[in-house]
Amino acid sequence: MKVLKFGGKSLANGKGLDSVIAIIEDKVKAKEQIAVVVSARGGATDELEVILEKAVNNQHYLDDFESFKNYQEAANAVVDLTEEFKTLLKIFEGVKLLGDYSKKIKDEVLAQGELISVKTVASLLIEKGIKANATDSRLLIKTDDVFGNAQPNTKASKEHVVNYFKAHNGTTVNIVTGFIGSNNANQTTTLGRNGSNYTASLLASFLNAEELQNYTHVNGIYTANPDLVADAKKISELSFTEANELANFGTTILHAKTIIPLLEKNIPLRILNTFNPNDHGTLITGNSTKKGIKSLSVLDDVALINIEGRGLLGKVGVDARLFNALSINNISVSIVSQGSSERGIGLIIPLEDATKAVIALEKEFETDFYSQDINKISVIDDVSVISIVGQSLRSFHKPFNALIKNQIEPLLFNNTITGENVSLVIKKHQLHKALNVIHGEIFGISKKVNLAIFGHGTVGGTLIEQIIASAEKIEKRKSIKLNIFAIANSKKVLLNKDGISGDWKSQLTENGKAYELNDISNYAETHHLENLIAIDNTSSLEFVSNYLKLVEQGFDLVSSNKIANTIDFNFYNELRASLAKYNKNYLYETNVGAGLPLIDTIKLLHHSGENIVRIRGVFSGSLSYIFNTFSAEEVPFSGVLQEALDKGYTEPNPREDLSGADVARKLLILARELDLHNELEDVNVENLIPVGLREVETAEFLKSFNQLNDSFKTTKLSQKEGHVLRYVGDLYGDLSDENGAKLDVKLVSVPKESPLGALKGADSLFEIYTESYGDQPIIIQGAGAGAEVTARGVFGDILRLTDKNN
Ligand SMILES: NC(=O)C1=CN([C@@H]2O[C@H](COP(=O)(O)OP(=O)(O)OC[C@H]3O[C@@H](n4cnc5c(N)ncnc54)[C@H](OP(=O)(O)O)[C@@H]3O)[C@@H](O)[C@H]2O)C=CC1
Ligand SMILES: N[C@@H](CC=O)C(=O)O
Repeated sequence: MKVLKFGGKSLANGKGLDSVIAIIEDKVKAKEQIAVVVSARGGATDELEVILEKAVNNQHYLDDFESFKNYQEAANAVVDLTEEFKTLLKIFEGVKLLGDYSKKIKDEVLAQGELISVKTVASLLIEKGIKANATDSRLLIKTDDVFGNAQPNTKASKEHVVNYFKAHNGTTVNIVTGFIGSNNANQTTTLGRNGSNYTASLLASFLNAEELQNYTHVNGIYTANPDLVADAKKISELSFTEANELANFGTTILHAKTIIPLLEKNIPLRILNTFNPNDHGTLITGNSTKKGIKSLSVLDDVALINIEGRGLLGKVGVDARLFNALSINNISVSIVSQGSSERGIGLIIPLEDATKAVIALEKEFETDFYSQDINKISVIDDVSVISIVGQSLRSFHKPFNALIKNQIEPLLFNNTITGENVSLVIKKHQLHKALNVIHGEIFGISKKVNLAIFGHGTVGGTLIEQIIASAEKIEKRKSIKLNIFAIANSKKVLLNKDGISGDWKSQLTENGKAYELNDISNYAETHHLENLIAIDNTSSLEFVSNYLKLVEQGFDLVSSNKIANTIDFNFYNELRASLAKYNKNYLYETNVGAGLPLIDTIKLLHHSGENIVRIRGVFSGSLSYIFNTFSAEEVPFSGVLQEALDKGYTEPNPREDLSGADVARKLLILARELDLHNELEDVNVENLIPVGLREVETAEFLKSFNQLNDSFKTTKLSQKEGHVLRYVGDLYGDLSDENGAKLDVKLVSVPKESPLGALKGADSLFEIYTESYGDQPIIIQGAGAGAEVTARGVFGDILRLTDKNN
């Protein structure tokens, strides 16, 4: 025999109830032997509680009662529920008159919900030609006298159940009320919340069922609540021990007491979905799974009680008094944490008991307040507990670090030695985000990194395409899901928490909205987006003023924009201090040499103590292209400049390249990497733009390239034979003195065969001279400009950050 149990949501009018009837019908047709346990239908139990409260408070309850009655009657026109409704009305009237009710009365009221349910289901089955028998479990489950939370007398109950099923089970399906029983005086009792599951498990045990199938409204047990964690995965098999851990920590479809009768008889429990009956659900058996499971469960509706005192250290019996005071008041403690200094004890208790607990503890420790051994008993009531079941401390650093990186600071944490269960107490408003952060870390499969991309021009646009094209591969290879949730230019932002992909340009045109920076962080906050990275692909000074705010709001930064590293040194330091304060990173490898690994190399050499004495080279990809082409071919300078612009090598405004400003910035960035305190004004720059074109509007400059032709032709022709023009940056001088660096940017004529002279295309070349390497510099050479290589470099920084976040 199999025992089937259906919960209230499954039994709701319409699709739910229809599915339940169809499931039972299928089993009967397949000649399966079954017994069915049902809860009260829909929200019946809660509704009856509300009506009871209204009655006791002398409030009008008849409308509520009428709507309860209409709902319960709507499922089946044939069934006669007069007796149950009559009982209810009689009790409510009495309660209203008395202005009071006992737990015994409440049990009688709630029991009617279950009785209505069995009658309805049995009648619907009979209508379908199935022999069904509405069974009142008060005749079967005998309990003690604790109304509201009665304990079954298993011996007597077993006897009743076995005898009853012998008498009534042939070809009839017994539809049994869950949740209710009766005491020796045959008065109605209830088995506490989750009691229907308990009834089903007792029945399965007494009848030696081959399986208990618990039908819910979800496909089984998940690695986390799928309503909160979109990437949660269904667990197909669990052991009873693992299920027990989950049940203790708020997985509401399981309850520890449900599992014990099954465990004793080794009866498998299968969690199934009424609305998707073909899914195999989660099977819970006595066999322990090889890998061990991991799951996140949440305790909500809890409060953190914190007791602090200087005089607690070494004092004997404080904890005993504390627990005694709580126990007298029937307050259960789920988590306890006490540091070795014994100066504070943190306890997690049910939220509803918080005030009672504080009063009880203040009373217990009254004299300790006077002696100042205790100075504070406080309660934080907006907390949640996340338990990572199956998490050993060996690898706990990963989820913990990820929480801190996401600015979620647990208030308390503790673990169990045997259960591999780590629990964290966090602020309630951070619960959703915290679950996603931890889930991504411990399951690896889908650690989500949320990207906000500012600037979608030559570099930014290419980056977006690159990310969209490789996201799937990266997820497979690195278990990292890159989710672009914002794309912005200076005027509009396109937001999508589930990830922008495909035709982002037209989406931006159609759905982009005017924005302020806070709109983006608010959006991330509202949608609990974790692992935030802001990517600056603008060339804007104005945008750089957002960096500090972004860091404060929890974003790591990646930037191709050089401005932040080249405005005044105070800002440079302030930004780094803020990054350290908020535990954030800022990567900008593309600031010098586009996609070339230059900044990383220089940092590594410098931090390892290698003395860098000079850095020299062609720092600008666009000027490299311009002078390589101009020196090698008989072409006008204006034509080559236009080509560099069209190929995306130049700055958005090419005057930045020709004026030497861009190379000057790169030199300054490298100088600052070497801890030199230089400013942009310290760079001696040879400006290649004729004076007359330096101040004109950009649009006019872009039309005036011809005016550059004559002077560059003269310079080219005035060189020595076999020489070519190169625009070089040079960082030299006494680099051990933080103010001693010399920074030059100038046009030079070099032999064609020299390393600088031999450069091709838009290649940059950096010669790094160090003490150990002597006269032979380390050379880094390669494409130093262009949308593809730069975007790829920015992409590299994003991936580096995702590694750093591990
Ligand atoms: N090209 C290359 O080889 C390399 C470039 N870089 C750097 O890459 C950066 C981008 O260059 P590139 O792609 O050519 O520039 P583009 O001019 O093509 O694109 C700039 C983008 O930034 C947006 N933008 C400007 N101001 C803001 C703002 N305040 N807030 C949000 N968005 C803004 C622009 O939008 P809107 O239309 O609204 O102004 C545009 O979408 C530059 O800093 C450059 O120095 C670095 C290394 C190499
Ligand atoms: N315009 C720049 C682009 C990269 O920084 C250059 O040419 O190097």
